[in-house]
Amino acid sequence: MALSQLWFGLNRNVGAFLCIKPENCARNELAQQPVRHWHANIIKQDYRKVIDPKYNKGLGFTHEERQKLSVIGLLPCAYRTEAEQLYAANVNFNSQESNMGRYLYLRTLRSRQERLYYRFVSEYVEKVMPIIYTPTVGAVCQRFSSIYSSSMGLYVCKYDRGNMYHVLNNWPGKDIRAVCVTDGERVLGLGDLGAHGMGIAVGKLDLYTALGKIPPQYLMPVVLDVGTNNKMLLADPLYIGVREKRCTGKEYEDLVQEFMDGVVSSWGHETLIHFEDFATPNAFKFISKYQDNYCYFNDDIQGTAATGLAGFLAVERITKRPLNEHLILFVGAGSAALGIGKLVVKELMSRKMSAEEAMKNIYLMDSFGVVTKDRKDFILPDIEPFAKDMPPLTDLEQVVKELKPSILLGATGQGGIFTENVLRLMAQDQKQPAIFACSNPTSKAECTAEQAYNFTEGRALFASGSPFPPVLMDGKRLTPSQANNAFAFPGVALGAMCAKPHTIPDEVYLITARTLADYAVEEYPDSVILYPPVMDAANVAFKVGVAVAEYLFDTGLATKFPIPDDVCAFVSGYQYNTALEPALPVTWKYPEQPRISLPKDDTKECED
Ligand SMILES: O=C([O-])CC(=O)C(=O)O
Ligand SMILES: [Mg+2]
Repeated sequence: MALSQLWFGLNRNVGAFLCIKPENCARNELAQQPVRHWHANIIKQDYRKVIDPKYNKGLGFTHEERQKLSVIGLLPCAYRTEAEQLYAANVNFNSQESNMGRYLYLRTLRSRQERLYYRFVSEYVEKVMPIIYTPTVGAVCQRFSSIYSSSMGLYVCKYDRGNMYHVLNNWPGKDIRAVCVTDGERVLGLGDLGAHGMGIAVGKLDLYTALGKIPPQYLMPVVLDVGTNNKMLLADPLYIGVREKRCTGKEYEDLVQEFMDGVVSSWGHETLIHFEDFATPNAFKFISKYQDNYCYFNDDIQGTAATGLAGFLAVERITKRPLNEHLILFVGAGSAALGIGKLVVKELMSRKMSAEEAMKNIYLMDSFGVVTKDRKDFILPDIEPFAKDMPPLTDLEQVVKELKPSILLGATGQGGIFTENVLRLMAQDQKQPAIFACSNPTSKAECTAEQAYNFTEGRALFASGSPFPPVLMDGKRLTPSQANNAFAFPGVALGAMCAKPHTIPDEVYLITARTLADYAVEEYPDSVILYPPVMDAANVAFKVGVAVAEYLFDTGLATKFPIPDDVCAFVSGYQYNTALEPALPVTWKYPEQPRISLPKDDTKECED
């Protein structure tokens, strides 16, 4: 093996610092081939620990550790403290010229020093989250084939049918407790990206660890590669996925079923299976098929629902007007809008309202106009209960003029659809119009923060799926909130992974929404923010995790026994510690055993 291959894993920025003293080589033949012998020795012994990103500390190895690991010389003599390593990572991150460059730098860091990577992400969450997650991850997914360099996750393709168990178990992690799977059919608001969906599965699980502090070795990102209908990808000579149109119908559903069963038989029924960015009809179909039979979670419907409802609870608090008295207009009738709409109904029903009363003020609008009772065909059965008895209205401005919504939520994937006129109309009728521009990434947002504030005289309560910077207006700094399911899924996953339920009921998402809304009230009592700032997202995840775990233990849904006395301490004990640990940690010691003096042996000769 070439020497370069060896130190490459240690720290790709360094060269070799090898000095073999002849006296270290006991025998002549070793002296003739010192380098080869030394390597073989290292690989057999501790070297694997050093090149494994889980253990690698780069320049953070102390001299003593380097001696134990036999890597003296493979690193320059400098030792860096944790703070210095973080500083170095920050310098490298900042020196990249583009967000894509920053993303690629961080991937390299992760593949080299996992703990340092998560430490860096946690420490600089505000600037790093938009890179490893929305919005930059959207650009990453679009270009995934051309930037592909290593697997990052597991690719299960339609030709793996019949061999699912085998393929799943090729994943190097043996104790998998959560899987984030996508078929890439609707990645963010970017449409069908086929196997490029791996980028979003990886991004979501990165936040499991960065925000939920869930140990990364329990996590597995998966793409179910069933082909793509994206003509550009099909024609791209570098496309990494199955170069065929998507398979559908029975063939598709049987593959998904085999995947579900493969996960359960590999890692148990309590393995959390997180579905991400499936097309809306499939997403709803799989919820009804799997929610009551698997530890199943759909982020775009259920995670987004919890986030959306939390925002509405904040609007209720800030405007001092009960939620059922708000008129809510959802523009877009896909996973996000329907998920939130249905959870709002659940929340209102928990306040002793009938389903009909709860739905009275919730309107859905899609590309055909407001959903009304005279529609012949509902693309999804979940839409029908929201249909209203009213004449058809197709133009958004007209709809806002007529209905006078106090909460306007866009989940359309159509950037800029909340025009100046729409926003001005909202401000005309409402003192504090609530505007949610939920589509991702930034280019798909229904309006920008600047537009929302400018066209409402700064009165809008604004939140968006992708982050926007604060806006200065008349000397006032207006800070938009981020309405992203990143405030929900890391906590839901943490709670579920701790309590190990076999199913996750809808109540969990109500609890998540209330916990998230309460967090903002507790921490920012006098503020008009709809969501806490992103720098609090890890604290939110912990609170949500504890609340979810408590609910699962209290209702007997948890399979984790014994039930912990202190759920908060239990959840905290489950979490990942990003502090750099010793390479060869001494976790316990044996006490010195009492010594018994040896019996005297005077015999000098053998007796016959
Ligand atoms: O990934 C995000 O930022 C939020 C989300 O689930 C989506 O837009 O599909
Ligand atoms: Mg999504």
